[in-house]
Amino acid sequence: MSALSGKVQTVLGLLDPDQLGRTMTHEHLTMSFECCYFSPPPGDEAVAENPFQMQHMHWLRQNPYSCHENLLLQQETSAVREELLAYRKAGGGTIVENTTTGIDRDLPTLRQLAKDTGVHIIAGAGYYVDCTHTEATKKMSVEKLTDIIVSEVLHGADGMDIRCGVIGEIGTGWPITESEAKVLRATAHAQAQLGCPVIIHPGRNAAAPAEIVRILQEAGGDISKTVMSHLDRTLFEDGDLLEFAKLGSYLEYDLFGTEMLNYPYNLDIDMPSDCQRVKALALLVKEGYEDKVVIAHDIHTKNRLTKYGGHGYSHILKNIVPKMLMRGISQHQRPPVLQQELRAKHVISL
Ligand SMILES: CCC(=O)NCCS(=O)(=O)O
Repeated sequence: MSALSGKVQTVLGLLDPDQLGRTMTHEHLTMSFECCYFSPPPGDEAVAENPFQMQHMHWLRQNPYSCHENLLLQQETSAVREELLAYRKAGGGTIVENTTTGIDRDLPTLRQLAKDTGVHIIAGAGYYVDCTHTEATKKMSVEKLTDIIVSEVLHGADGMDIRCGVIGEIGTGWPITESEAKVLRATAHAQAQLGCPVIIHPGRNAAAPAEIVRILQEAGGDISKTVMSHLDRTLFEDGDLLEFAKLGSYLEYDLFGTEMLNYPYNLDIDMPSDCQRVKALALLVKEGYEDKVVIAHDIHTKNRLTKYGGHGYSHILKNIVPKMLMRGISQHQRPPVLQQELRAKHVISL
C-alpha cells in the first residue's frame, strides 16, 4: 500500500483527513486570470483603468474581468495572508488551492502562506483551459501528460519538491477542445494510478458536466472521487441538476459571494444569488446528496478580497452557514438512510 493511501497531501506534507477541519474545496490564493480578460463596456474604459476607488466598487463587482489589474491576484500575498488568518479565526482549517498550469501556480508562495498562517493548503496538479495550453502542451501525448500530472503529485511540480494533493482544477470549455479532451484522459489515467481526487472546471453549457464525466469514465477515472465545479453557473434547472447528481460526482457550488447581472462569458447565463445557491444546496440535501455537496468562493480576482471591499475567504463560514441553518440545512451529518427517515418526519424542513 502506498504511503499516501488514506492521507491528504498538503504543501507542507501529509495529514490525516480528520486534521483538515472546515475546508473550502475551491479557492485561489495566488494566480493570474489574464487569460480571461474581457473588454469593458464601451465608455467604461477610464473606470477600468482606475477601478479601486469607493465610487467604482459597484462597477468592479459587475465587471470584474474588464480590468487588467483586478485579474492579478498574485500581487496580493500580504492581503491573502491576513485573510487566511481571519479564515482560521472564523473556524476554517483547510483551503484546496485550485491553481493549475496556465494560470500561474506559485507553490513556494502557497508553502509560505501555509507556514505563516497555519491554514492547511492543498495544491492542484494539471492544466487549466485550452487558451492557456502552450504549443508544447498541445503536442503532448496522453501518456506524457499523465506522467507529468502523476509526477506533480508524487515528486513535486514546476521544478520544485512541493507536491500537489489533488488533480485540478482541470479546465475545459464548451465545446471541449481536442487538447482539453487529452488532458481529461490524462487526468483519468493519473487518478487511476494515484487514487487521488480530481476537480473539474466545466464549460459554460448545461451539457458540459455529463460529457466530462463520460470522457473521464471511459478513460478509467473514478467519478465518485471527482468534483464537478461551478455548478452554480452551469446547471440551472432542478431536473438537470438531479439528473447530473445521479452520475455520482461531488457537486460543487463554489461561486459564493459572486453576484452579477451580466455574466460576460455567456450572456445567456443568469448568475444566481447566494440565496439561490443555498436553495440549490437545500434541494440536493433533501434529495439525499448531502455527502456529495462541497462549497467554496473560488476567489480569483482582487475585488473579492476584503482589502478591496469584497467578501473574502470567510464569507461562507460567517454568512452562508447561518443562512443554510436558517433554511433547514442541519450541521450534523447523517447517514443517508437516517436522512430519509428524518425527512419523512419533517425534521429537515425545506
Ligand atoms: C481560475 C478561476 C476560475 O476558472 N473560475 C471560474 C470562473 S467562471 O467560469 O465561473 O466564470
